[in-house]
Amino acid sequence: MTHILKYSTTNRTRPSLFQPEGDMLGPVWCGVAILLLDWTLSAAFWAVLLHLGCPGCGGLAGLWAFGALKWVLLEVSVSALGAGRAELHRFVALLCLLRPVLEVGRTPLAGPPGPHGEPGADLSMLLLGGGSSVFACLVWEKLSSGGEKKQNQPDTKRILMRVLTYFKPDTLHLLTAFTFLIIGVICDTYIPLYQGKVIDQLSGQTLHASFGSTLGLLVLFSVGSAVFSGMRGGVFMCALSRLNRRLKLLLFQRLLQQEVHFFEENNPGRLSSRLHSDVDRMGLTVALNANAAVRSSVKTVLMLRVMLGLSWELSLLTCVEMPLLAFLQSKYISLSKELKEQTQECHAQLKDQASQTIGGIQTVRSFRAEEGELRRYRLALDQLCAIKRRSGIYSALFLIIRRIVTVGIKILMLMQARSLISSGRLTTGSLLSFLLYQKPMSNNLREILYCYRETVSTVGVISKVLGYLDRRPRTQPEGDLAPEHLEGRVLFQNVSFSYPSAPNKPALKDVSVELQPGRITALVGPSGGGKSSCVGLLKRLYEPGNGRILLDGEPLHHYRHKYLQQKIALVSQNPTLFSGSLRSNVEYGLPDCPPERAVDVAKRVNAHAFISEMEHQYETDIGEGGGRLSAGQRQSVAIIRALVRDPQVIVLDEATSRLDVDSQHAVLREVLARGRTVLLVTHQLSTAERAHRILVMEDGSVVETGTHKELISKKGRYYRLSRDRSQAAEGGP
Ligand SMILES: Nc1ncnc2c1ncn2[C@@H]1O[C@H](COP(=O)(O)OP(=O)(O)OP(=O)(O)O)[C@@H](O)[C@H]1O
Repeated sequence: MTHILKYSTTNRTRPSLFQPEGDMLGPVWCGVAILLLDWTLSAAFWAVLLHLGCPGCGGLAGLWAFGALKWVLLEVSVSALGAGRAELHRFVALLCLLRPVLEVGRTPLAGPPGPHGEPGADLSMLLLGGGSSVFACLVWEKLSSGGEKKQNQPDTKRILMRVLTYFKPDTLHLLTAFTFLIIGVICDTYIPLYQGKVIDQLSGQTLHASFGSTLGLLVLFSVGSAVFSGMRGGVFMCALSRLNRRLKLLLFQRLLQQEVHFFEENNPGRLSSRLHSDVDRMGLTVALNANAAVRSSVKTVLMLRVMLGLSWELSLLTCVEMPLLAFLQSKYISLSKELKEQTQECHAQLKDQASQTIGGIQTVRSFRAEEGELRRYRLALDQLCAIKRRSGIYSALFLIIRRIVTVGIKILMLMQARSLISSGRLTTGSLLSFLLYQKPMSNNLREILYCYRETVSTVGVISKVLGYLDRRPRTQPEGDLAPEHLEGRVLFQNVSFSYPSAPNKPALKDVSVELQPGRITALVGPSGGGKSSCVGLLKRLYEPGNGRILLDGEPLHHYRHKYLQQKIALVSQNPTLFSGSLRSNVEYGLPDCPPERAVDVAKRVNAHAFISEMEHQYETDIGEGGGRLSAGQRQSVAIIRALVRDPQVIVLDEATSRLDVDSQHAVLREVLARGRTVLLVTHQLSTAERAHRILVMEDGSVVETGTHKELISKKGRYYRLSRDRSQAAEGGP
């Protein structure tokens, strides 16, 4: 434990490369001192060679020997300065070994050095070696400190690997795409090289004999690059669209399985956005970034190989430019990342607001709230514009600085190229090839960095989508009871319940109620008394906290889910209807319903008359949400829809409130037929009067039970309710 604490403390207080530490010299000043010492040693080495009259430094062996000697001397100096820091040791190693390692890599590619190629006193190499070492060191230290931070972040690697598993069915597509990608990249890499060769041959710097074959190869690589890149794109897109289809289907299926509370907690607009934009983004980011990262990495390695062969000095300058640009890019990306998240949030807000306003247009209009809604929408749009403006400014600044760096390095390169051409170590064609490689090379590195950042920034979105995919509905698993005969006796046994969003506020307290077949039981009482909560539990939209609900003596969760849906029907005051024909709404979810059944039920509940008067009768399009029907007609359609399923228990939650009296009678007659159990939830005591038994609910408990007559004569809560209602109807106090 103690050593763990010690370790973490050491890690936390680990100073940066630029931070002075205690009484030691600051590491930056140590670095500068080491650099100066390195140059002094190199100058001394060349001076000795000059003094001894040696033509070179002894080839690779001499270079390695000098590097090793310098390493020892610099290490001794670092210790003498009292700066025994790991970063400085890495810097010293890089400074001493960079040149010999580069020479080892360069010699097999470019052949043994000519009279001018002997590694020796080269001022540009000295400056470049020092510069590259400093840059490499800074990049490395930056990356490694970034790596430490990432350990605390959500498991990015695991999440990305999980997304890749969804690609499994498309393995063949992906293998094909990656094969095309690699062939395309190889062809792409050799185009600039052969362009340079053609130019050299045209300008007479190399032999004309092979001009035909060089041109042929150039054409072959160009065509190959176009063909394979195109095919790679096509196959990737195909795999991506298959992945999107699979993921969306899976997510939609999971969402449909969730319990009602989940939809109360999660805004429908956000869920729809997860289903569409987030799944699209998830697939696109992972697939396209994997594609781009592989393409750029392969390209970088191949290009670096060719560029080193053309000129290692120019390659080194390119290597200085790239980390600098990468650093700028990474700064720009981290600045714009926050803005991007804010933009997404704004877009989601705008979408939500528009859909809520349009969806609730009747409420908006009835409260004359159009102006207010417009103002809210304008404010959200203004916020979005401000974010976009800031993002534009960052982008402009980044482009300007990047251009200045690129131009500066280009000038340095041209100066170096001039000296190489004049010394005969580089041809004009090779220079052209090199320049043609240089831009894509930095683009590649930028792309790799961008892909990495983009993928990491999408991890949040991906983990949310995966969270929904993994979410198990919080309901009891369904049972397997599905008896052919169901009596329909319902028993609430000491049921207590609180909504998940308000766990400390009981909606039902120890409710015990029996609903008998062939009888109507009415639930009445003031608003918030707990009537709808009883209905929700009976329909298994929620699970009781305590107690049980039995159907024919068996707990509800012992029955099959589909069986219960069919046997217990609920019709509410404002039923949900879908756009489409009246028949499709009535037969919703019943693919094998005989057409005459709807007509039959409609006749019995007094609805056939109004349906027959419609232009297309049962095939009439009732519009979005049944908008082309009156409120009473919508209730009739919902009652027919419930009855065609022939349920044994039927719950009418203010379901006949908009029907005329004759229709209400017809509905009650019909629902009671075949000995059905009927639960009537109503505020209209005139409707409750017809029930065989009335339960008065208040504050989550049943406070009175009896028939209308019994309750009136009791002069209790029901009596007061009934008196208040009649006084209100008469306009009394
Ligand atoms: N989705 C919900 N989340 C949290 N609490 C709820 C929810 N629905 C209802 N409640 C609370 O539960 C209690 C009982 O509400 P319930 O809807 O069952 O009453 P009700 O008798 O049906 O009322 P009404 O006659 O107005 O429909 C109330 O205090 C209510 O605020």
